[in-house]
Order: sequence, then structure tokens, then C-alpha cells
Amino acid sequence: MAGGKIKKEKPKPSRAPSNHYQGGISFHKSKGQHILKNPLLVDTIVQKSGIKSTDVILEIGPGTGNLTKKLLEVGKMVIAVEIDSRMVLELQRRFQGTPFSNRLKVIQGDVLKTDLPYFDICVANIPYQISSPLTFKLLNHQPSFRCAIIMFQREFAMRLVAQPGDTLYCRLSVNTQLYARVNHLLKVGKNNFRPPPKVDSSVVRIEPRKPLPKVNPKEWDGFIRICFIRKNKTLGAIFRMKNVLSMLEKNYKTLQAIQTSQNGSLEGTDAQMDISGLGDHKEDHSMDLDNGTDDEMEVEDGDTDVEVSEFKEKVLAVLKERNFYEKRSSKLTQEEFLYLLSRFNMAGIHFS
Ligand SMILES: C[S@@+](CC[C@H](N)C(=O)[O-])C[C@H]1O[C@@H](n2cnc3c(N)ncnc32)[C@H](O)[C@@H]1O
Repeated sequence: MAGGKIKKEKPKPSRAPSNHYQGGISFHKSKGQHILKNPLLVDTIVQKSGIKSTDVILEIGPGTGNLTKKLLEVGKMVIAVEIDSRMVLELQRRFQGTPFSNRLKVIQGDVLKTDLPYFDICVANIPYQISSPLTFKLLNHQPSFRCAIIMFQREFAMRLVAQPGDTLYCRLSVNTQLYARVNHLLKVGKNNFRPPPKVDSSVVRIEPRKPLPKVNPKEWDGFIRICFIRKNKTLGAIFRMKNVLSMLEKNYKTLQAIQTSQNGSLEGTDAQMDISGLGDHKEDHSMDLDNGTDDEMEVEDGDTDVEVSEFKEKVLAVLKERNFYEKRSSKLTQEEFLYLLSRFNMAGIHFS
């Protein structure tokens, strides 16, 4: 071999231990099947969850059971909802005959269509495509649970926790934070999963507010949708838009007609109502974040001004209080949104 190059063997990249059970199953991307393969990460998630030995834990999408096993070690009981019958079989095989088997209940089905039982805490590495409806299904769950520790796509997680003024502050942030305190717990890289997803992930803690705010979810949703039509425009500009004003005027007249005929009122619309509809944030999955306009709805806004009408004056009078007219949704706090909605409602202006 004189003169020949000696080929040095490249050191193999150090990997996180991956001795977790994979069950020899092929994973379906369409079901968001990215299995946690790093046991150290699973331990960290469980430790950060603050599970008590008396807790009934809800796990969504247990897969082959890598997280499930750790949850069974610390909690009283695990209720796991899994859509894929192959995974359900794998779980049964894995825990059969172990001391865990009578503390694990597996429900086969789509979590979005399943009536969830009582639980104290939810810990889950979920399929990312159901992030938004699942979050609002959980927040709508009664009796309320202590907290949920959930792995989300990083960008979705950052939207959940975004504060007024942050680029990612959007309808999803405002809606979630109305019903829960949300904290970012942990950044998780792609290589902790098998197969690795295309995007990075984050673990978030969601703690439902107790009591829930007294707000009509439909009114709130209608109002917030309008405020975020163009989140960087002033509220004055948004509420002068022809489509917005004519929609509000239609609501106003309908409600006036109902009240006159029934001598009724709009009471009885508190937080007991279903909030799961707030999970419609399709636009929030977008990875296309050009200059903060990602959260905007499709509306015509060329023809902004309608002729000065009594109704328009009514709307603008509310906005001129505390100078909301000049403010933008991208910087408005939860309290300001709640205040403004209550002022609109008091003026007879409704959003649903
Ligand atoms: C990201 S994997 C997590 C697997 C496992 N928890 C882990 O961390 O290794 C998501 C799991 O959710 C399941 N899943 C997908 N859609 C679901 C749905 N709508 N309802 C319940 N489970 C679902 C998948 O089959 C898969 O097992």
C-alpha cells in the first residue's frame, strides 16, 4: 500500500440512546406517526409534567408506548386514545402480563371524535395536523383538568405563547390565552423522532383558567376574527371596511327585530357554551411567515369607506373610546380585547 492514502474511518456521530421499543411497525406520516426515540427526552417531558402518583393521565396517540411506559411508572392510571389499530395491538402486546396492564386503558379511535373521560392531566406527543382542534377540544372539556403538556410543531407552539407585539401573535394566541395560561417548556429537535419530521417541535404547558372567563364564545370568535382580518391595520381602518360594517349592521338590525318582537334579551350566553369551534385556525399551520400577514382573512378591502351612516357613527364612537381607533390587534392585550367587546355589546353591536 506504499504511497496509497490511508482511509481514516470517520467517527460515527454520537446519537441519543435509541433502545426504545419500536415494535417493527412501519410508521404512517398521514397519521403523524413520529415516534419518540430518545428516552432521555421522554424522561424530561415526564419530569416537567409534574405528575402526581394519584393522577389519571390522558395520553393522545400513544403509538408504540414509549411515553406511555414512563407515564405508567409515575401516575395512577393512563387512558390512551389511539387511532391506529396496529398501535393498539402493539400496546396491548407490550404491556400484557406486566404490572402496568391493569392501570392502562386504551381507547381505539379518533381523539377528535371521542368523548373524553375524566382525567387530571394530559401528556401527549400528538400528530401535528390535529393541533388546533385538539387544543380547543381539551379546553372545552368538563370537568376541567389541571394541565396539559403537549408536543407541538415549534411554530404552532410559538403562536400559542405569543404576546402582544410578537410577530407570531395571532388569533390562535388570543383565543388560547383567553381560556388558558400557556408556557413554553422545551425545544425539541427533529432527530429525537423516528422518522424525523420536517419541522422542529416544542413542548408546551397549557393550564385552563379557573374560573373560565364569562364571555360568549361565539361573540368572542366573531369579534376576534374581525380584529385579525388585518392584524397590522388600525382597528379604525378595519371597522370602516364596507364588508365589516354591513355584516355588523345586519346583526344589529336582526337582534333589534328579535328583541322588539320577543322583548327578549341576549343574556344566558356565558362561558358554559361550546368553545371547541375556536379550534378553526387553519391559517395558523402556515409556515409562510412573510411580514406578519400570515393570520389574515381573505376580504376585499379596496372599498373601505361607506357613506356616513348612523350605524357607522355608533361603531366608530365605541372605537374612539380609549383611542382604540388608532390601535392595532397585533399589539392589543387580552384585557383590551375583552373591554372593547363588552363596549361594543353594550352599544348593541354584536358579532354572532
Ligand atoms: C407523534 S406520534 C406519537 C407516538 C408516541 N406517543 C411517541 O411519542 O412515541 C402520534 C400518534 O398519534 C396517533 N394518532 C394520529 N391521529 C390520531 C387521532 N386523530 N386520534 C388519536 N390518535 C391519533 C398516531 O397513530 C400515532 O401513534
